[in-house]
Amino acid sequence: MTKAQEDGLTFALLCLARPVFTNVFTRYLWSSSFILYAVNPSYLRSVSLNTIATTKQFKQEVLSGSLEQYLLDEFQKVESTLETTSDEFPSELFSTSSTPLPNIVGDILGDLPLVYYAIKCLIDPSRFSITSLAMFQQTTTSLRSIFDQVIQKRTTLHESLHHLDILYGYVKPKEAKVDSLLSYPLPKDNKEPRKEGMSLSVRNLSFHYPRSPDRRLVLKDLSFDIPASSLVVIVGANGSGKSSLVKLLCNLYNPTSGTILIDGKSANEYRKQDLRQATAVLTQDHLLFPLSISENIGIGDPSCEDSSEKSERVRTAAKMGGAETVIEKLTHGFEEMTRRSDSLYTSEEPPTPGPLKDIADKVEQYPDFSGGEIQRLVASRTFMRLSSGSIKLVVADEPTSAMDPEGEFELFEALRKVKGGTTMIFITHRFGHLTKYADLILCLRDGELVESGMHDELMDKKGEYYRLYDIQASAFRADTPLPVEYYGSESE
Ligand SMILES: Nc1ncnc2c1ncn2[C@@H]1O[C@H](COP(=O)(O)OP(=O)(O)OP(=O)(O)O)[C@@H](O)[C@H]1O
Repeated sequence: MTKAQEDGLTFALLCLARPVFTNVFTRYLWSSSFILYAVNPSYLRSVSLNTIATTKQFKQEVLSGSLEQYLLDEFQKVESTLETTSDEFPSELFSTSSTPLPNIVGDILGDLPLVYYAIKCLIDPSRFSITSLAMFQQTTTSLRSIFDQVIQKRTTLHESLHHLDILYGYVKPKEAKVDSLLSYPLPKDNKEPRKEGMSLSVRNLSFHYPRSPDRRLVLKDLSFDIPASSLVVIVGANGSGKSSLVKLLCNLYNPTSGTILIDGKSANEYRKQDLRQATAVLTQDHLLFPLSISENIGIGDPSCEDSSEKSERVRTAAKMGGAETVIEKLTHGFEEMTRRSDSLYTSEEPPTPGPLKDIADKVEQYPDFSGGEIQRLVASRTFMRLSSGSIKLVVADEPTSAMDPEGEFELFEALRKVKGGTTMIFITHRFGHLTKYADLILCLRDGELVESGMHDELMDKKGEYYRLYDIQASAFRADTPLPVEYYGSESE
């Protein structure tokens, strides 16, 4: 074997030393049956907060609840408690050795070819040119690896910045002229905070959804006044435009034409954030957050920091929302998690029946709520929000759609009880027990306001409202024949 061939073999072996060593001393999960899950409460909380802040399905909830700052503060708090705890992907954590020794040895082995040729160069300087070539190649590889690391870190940084952008996007003021906008509520002349609710005046309001391909107007030339502190019920058949109208009143969309005046000034003149903070929105679509029941309700008033005051208010809010019995059934009561964040990984997806599945089921154990139960818990969050004292407008868009009639009746009664000076707007198809108390009923048909007034006036008119009311009332009248299936067939 020539000298050059010997050198080549040694070089190849030295280059192999590091990958072989690393491979032997690194633990991989390939072909193992495994289940990985996080138990650290701070880590689980940080994942939950991150999910709420960055997932589209929670966006409306976060915005309408003005939760941006709360989420950021809580995230920072929990991150500081995590300190040095790694939040790496579990399989990477597993492959990381508990001692730094393999890493150190690996690094030394990686430099072996360099050391070898440096020594050879010293012993036999006449072969300097070949060795220097090898050294050069080695140095190039090292340099390349350094560049790779820099680029990889840059990509990770970009990714992190992107996530931060989503997170902070909630708080970025969209309007550059934010300073010139009015704060809401406006102070009264005598500088005392206003006690009454929001007043709304709608003038020639028309609207089509921004992405509607045919620009079909779903609201057509509506004009009406909602005096401060009044109770308003919007009625109408499916698709008549009720939800679209309240979305505009809550500033979730801008009108296509016409204006909305809030306390006498155009809605555009106020800071959107202030208007949102003064409004409590309750819809059938509102969701539970992946947090404890207590926090799901308490988040209704993120400004409440005193823990004993908060827990008292959360209990009262749960009672008012009709969620007490739902919570009593839970093993951990108010501290029960509504669901775990996505922090469970198994080697089989989904795990087949056996020990793996048994553990997964145990870890993933969280309560199954019915639609009506979720609505009661979400309603409790609104009562918490109402108890903050800063709410001027409550909008309830069919928040009881999944509730039984008793639950619905109790919820509306509770809302009326705490109403005080707040302006309240309700949408419900089962409006019978509510419209009798309404100061104003707005009756929509195909996007047009066909009638408005109080219950007795509209009943006397015998128009659209009367028709809708009568359909519901007739179901309970003794003279209305019950459907055949109720009696059974005559031959029976
Ligand atoms: N995001 C949207 N984009 C485009 N069109 C929409 C959107 N949301 C609703 N619409 C349309 O606007 C019209 C009015 O819908 P809206 O939900 O306001 O009626 P509604 O009276 O609240 O109905 P329901 O009683 O069924 O809840 C409907 O024709 C509906 O198809």
